[in-house]
Formats: sequence, C-alpha cells, structure tokens
Amino acid sequence: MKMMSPSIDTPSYYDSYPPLLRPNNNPIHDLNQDLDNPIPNPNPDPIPVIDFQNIDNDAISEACRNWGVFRLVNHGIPDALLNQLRGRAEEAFSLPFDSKHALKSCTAMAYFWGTPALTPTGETVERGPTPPADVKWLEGFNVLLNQLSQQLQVEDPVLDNFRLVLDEYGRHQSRLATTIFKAMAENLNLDQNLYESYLSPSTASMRIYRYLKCPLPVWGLNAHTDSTVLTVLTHDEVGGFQVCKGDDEWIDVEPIPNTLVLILGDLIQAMSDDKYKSVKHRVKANKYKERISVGYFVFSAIDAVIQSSKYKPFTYADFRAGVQQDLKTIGYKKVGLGHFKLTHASH
Ligand SMILES: O=C(O)CCC(=O)C(=O)O
Ligand SMILES: [Fe+2]
Repeated sequence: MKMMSPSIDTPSYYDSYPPLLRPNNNPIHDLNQDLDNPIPNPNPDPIPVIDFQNIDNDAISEACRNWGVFRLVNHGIPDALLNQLRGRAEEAFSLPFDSKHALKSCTAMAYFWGTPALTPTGETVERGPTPPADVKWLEGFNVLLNQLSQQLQVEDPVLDNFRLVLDEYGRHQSRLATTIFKAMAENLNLDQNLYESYLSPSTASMRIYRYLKCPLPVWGLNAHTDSTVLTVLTHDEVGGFQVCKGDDEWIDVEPIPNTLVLILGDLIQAMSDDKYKSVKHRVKANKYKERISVGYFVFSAIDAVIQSSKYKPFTYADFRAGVQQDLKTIGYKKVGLGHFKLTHASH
C-alpha cells in the first residue's frame, strides 16, 4: 500500500521519531551486549508448524513441550486484512511524534515509546531514575481490545482507520486463541470448570511496535517470557525475532509472510505443571531498517485461580500485581512465576 508519509530521504522523515531517538540526538547506550552469536539461520528454520485447518493435538503437544513456540499456517485471516493492518500501522507510525503522543493516556490505544514496560492500561512503568542505557529504540500502541469499538479521544482519520483494522484483526485473534487453547486444554486434561476462566479473550490486549533504526548494537527488546496464557505475533519481513531453545540456544525465527508465530506464556506454563514452556524470546535491533510487529496477548480472567502442582494457587490478579512490581524494581528480568513456586512441589 502507498504511504502518504514523507519519504525516508526527506529531513522531515524523522519528525515521526520520538525526539530522543532521532539521528544525532541519541542517548548513551549499553554497548556491552553481544548481538552477534545466534545460531546461524537454517533455511527453513526449525520452528514447528501447526496447520490451523487440520489441528493435530499431538503436534501441538510436542511443540508446547519441546519449544513453547510454533508457527501457525492456514489461520484463516485474509491476506488482504494482514496487508491492511501493515499499511495502517505504517501510516499511524509515520504521523508526527506529537500526534501519536496525544494518545499517551488513551486507554483504548495508548502510545508509548522508549520502553516496553507498561501498566495494563498502557502507561509507562517508571523504574527509579531510569538510566539512559535503558532506553529502547522502539515506539508502539498498547490496545485494549474490548475498548476499541468506541471512537478514540483524539480525532484523526489515520488513527481511526488504524483502530478499525485492529478491531477486526483482534476478533480473528480471539478466534484463533480460543481454538488453540481448547486443544491445549484437552491435551492437558484441564478441568472443564477451570478451563472456562483460564482464557479470557474479552480482556486481551494488543501491542503494535515499530522498532526504530538503531545506530548501536543493542537489543530492540531484551530476553523475556510473556505474562500471558498465549501470545500471537505477526512480523514484517525485516526479521530479528529470536527464541530460546533449551537453556541458551538462540534461534532466529524467519519472517514468513502470512504466517503467525504463537508463543506460550507464563500462565500456561503454570497450568501445565511446567510441562509446557513459557519460551524466552527477544528482538534484535536493526541499524538500517525499521521493523513493525503486532502482538496479541491473551490472559486468564482477572479472578481466575490458577491451580498447579508446581505453584501455590494464585489468581491472575496476583500474578499481574507481581509482574508490575517486578517491572518497577528489576525490569524485564521479572520474577514472574517465581513468586508462587512451591519449593517441594508434589508430583
Ligand atoms: O516484536 C516482537 O516480535 C515481539 C514482541 C514481544 O515479545 C512482546 O511484546 O512481548
Ligand atoms: Fe514477548
């Protein structure tokens, strides 16, 4: 799709960047990280593939146990909608920084930049006096799906078109997550009564990120696990997304058009008594290209009590409070499930 935004060669191009992240205006960055030692990218990569039109519970089970991540094909989201999503996201990010920043406190679609550490309503979590080295070369919108049907506080046709396409895309994501979770719940023999509250698409959120061109070899997003039941990602062709296999084998996930990447989060790890893995993942920054990704994050109902032989019973509200506290104190290297781990877990 053609963009109305200034071309990359014009000086005004960087008006869409947060001022601190514009060229020649960059904070000091942490250079002590080694970005150059992932496993060389085999082609195709070894990430398991699940066909949504022909769901194979055994294949899902194996992917969940051994990987914590799989690629979803034949998911039924029209290519046209995925292309539209991409086009609308590019248009929204190309707006001048001030137009995006006007949405800073808009809960339905909150703009953020410089950090992925947010409250559930999309406000930036402040971490003491944030050292400049913590600034991440990214910006994004945090979207609460159940609020997207209403007009945004800020009237802007570009943002409104973006909202509409996100709403439609979000409905597809709820459909996919519900079906996939059902297969997982069957595999795990989860109690039918519990299982209803274990996945709550009505409280799902989305994040649309633009990773900005970053002049230094840093991580676009540090290694972390998601605080979700499931996360569904769609990636553009730029690449840079990596998952961890085993303890320390980082694998580049190839961006394959019109496929989705599904990640297991901390909550399903607990529900599965640690049989399924909440997979560590991270994003490499790119010096030459911006990268856009869209993530759908689905959690348990806020008062759902998660039962596990490996953890004390906890509600999702408890878990979320723990994660928010972790973000304030230690950042993305959260304690997460560790807050509830039983030291002498029963078998
Ligand atoms: O941008 C991506 O591909 C990953 C985003 C992510 O891991 C997250 O928001 O938790
Ligand atoms: Fe993540």
